[in-house]
Amino acid sequence: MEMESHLNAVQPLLTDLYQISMAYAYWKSGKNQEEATFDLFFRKNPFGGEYTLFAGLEDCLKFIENYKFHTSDVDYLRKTMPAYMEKEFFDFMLTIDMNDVKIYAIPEGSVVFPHTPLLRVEGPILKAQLIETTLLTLVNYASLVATNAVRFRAATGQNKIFHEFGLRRAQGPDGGLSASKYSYIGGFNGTSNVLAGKLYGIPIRGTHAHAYVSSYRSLDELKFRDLPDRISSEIHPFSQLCVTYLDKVCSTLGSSALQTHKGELAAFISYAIAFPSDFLALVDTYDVLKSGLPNFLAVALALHECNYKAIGLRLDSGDLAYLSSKVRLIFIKIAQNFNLPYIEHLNIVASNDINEDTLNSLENQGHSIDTFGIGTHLVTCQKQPALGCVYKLVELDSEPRIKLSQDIEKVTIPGRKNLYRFFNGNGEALCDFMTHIDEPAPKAGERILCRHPFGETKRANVTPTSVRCMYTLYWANGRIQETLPTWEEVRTYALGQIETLRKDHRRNLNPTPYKVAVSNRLYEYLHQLWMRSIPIGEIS
Ligand SMILES: Nc1ncnc2c1ncn2[C@@H]1O[C@H](COP(=O)(O)OP(=O)(O)OP(=O)(O)O)[C@@H](O)[C@H]1O
Ligand SMILES: O=P(O)(O)OC[C@H]1O[C@H](OP(=O)(O)OP(=O)(O)O)[C@H](O)[C@@H]1O
Ligand SMILES: O=C(O)c1cccnc1
Ligand SMILES: [Mg+2]
Repeated sequence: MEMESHLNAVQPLLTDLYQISMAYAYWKSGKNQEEATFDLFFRKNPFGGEYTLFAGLEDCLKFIENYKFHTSDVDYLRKTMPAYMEKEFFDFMLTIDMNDVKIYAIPEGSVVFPHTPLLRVEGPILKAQLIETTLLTLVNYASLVATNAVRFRAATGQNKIFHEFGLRRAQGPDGGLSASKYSYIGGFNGTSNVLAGKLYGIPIRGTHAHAYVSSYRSLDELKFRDLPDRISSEIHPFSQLCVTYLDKVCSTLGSSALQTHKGELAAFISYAIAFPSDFLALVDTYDVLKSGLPNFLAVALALHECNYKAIGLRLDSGDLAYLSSKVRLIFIKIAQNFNLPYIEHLNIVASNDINEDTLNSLENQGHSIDTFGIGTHLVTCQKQPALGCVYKLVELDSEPRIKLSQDIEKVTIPGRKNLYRFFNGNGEALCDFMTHIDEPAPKAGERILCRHPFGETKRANVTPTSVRCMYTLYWANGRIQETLPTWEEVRTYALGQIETLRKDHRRNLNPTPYKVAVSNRLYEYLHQLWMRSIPIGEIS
């Protein structure tokens, strides 16, 4: 993907001190060249769901490609780490690159599930260890916010528009940029974040704030009142037209033009003169139904007379189901009375602390919102603020490594593994299937025993119509091995990926868990190693 990186902070020192401490200890103990395999995976899907959208891969690859300690980095470490550390280690640090590391990964934008490695990193242990934290920070938030975006969109169906408005509430500037970037692949249509638009080619979208409305107190403050016709360029007395239409709108609606705020009308008029082809007004500064809506309609009808079409309005408070439905009914009425059918379909944008539950509730209640502007809950992932990806050693010098835990879910699946996805004839994903690296690939049309990695009694035979190998070798021999897709391609791929999931895995309430299985051989391998690794206790 050709894009300037915002990730200037992503550099080798953006890591936890313990990675560098371990690098020194591996080096000092002559272990640094041992060939390690690490798996990067999570154990639980976020937001109480049963799927996750994998994101952050391109950033990981760019980080690996540019991996280099600079002199100032190493000088800093020399000064701050214990003085008795051998000087040669710091000289060695300046030579570290990732040329003898390999990274296999699932393509960015794929739906992924617990326990399956998203990245498999192979290489000298010192190097493969050094990159743990940075890879995790690049994948965790990206995947979390992309998944959040998918879920927000899933609440309403595909025909609604979603704009990300979260920069002001994000976890700092980088959090804001990442939120804009990754909510786009999760299915958002645009962002208000202008730098994200420039860096990633995401459509930039937006309306205006309450301040613009309250910056006018009356029509007298208007400095410009005319608008040239879009077609003929004839000058129209635009503000007068708006005032005339306001009376007509109010008499159609049976309300009084006196009740509308004239500062608000002046703001709408000046905004329409500035953006005659893109007029979208925020209508809740004073009173949506009594003031904002009639003022908006007056300006929209005056624009029509100048051969422009208004775009719509934004609601940012109150009962969004009620207000949007009421606004739509009034649009219908005005469309009929003025014989302008498009007025019925003007865009209704809604914002104000919207979260996934609000969206689900709005869908149940019925509403007439076309576009959602979503900030705080999307970017802060308020429902679950972190994804728990981990990075675990699974093999060293061809010997499997296992991390045991009292908590069965925390036991790692040892060894180098392959991952396949099985599909039925409708293209729906049936289950994910992990094998030991030495096993032959499962074949479509074969009956395959799928075992739960930890539950002995849980197993099933599956005959997939098609089988997809989930890993691609993305990094080897010091370069990115694949032509990376454009951001637009990642987005399209991600949207298609969600569609491969059965609806019951996607539903909001009590979704069915998607099965992640291991081969019989991997099951035996895991459990033998597990048994061997647990000391036998003594009862006395
Ligand atoms: N029909 C609805 N069903 C469920 N939730 C809604 C509905 N309409 C709005 N909401 C949500 O209810 C909350 C209402 O916000 P709040 O109580 O702060 O009032 P407000 O209308 O925003 O007032 P203010 O003018 O102070 O911003 C928001 O989080 C909004 O997304
Ligand atoms: O509500 P969010 O999902 O975060 O969406 C972004 C919010 O940011 C803007 O105003 P801001 O919240 O700054 O001021 P307001 O509360 O007065 O609307 C906008 O009007 C939205 O309300
Ligand atoms: O363009 C908007 O309407 C917008 C942008 C950021 C935050 N709230 C609203
Ligand atoms: Mg707000």
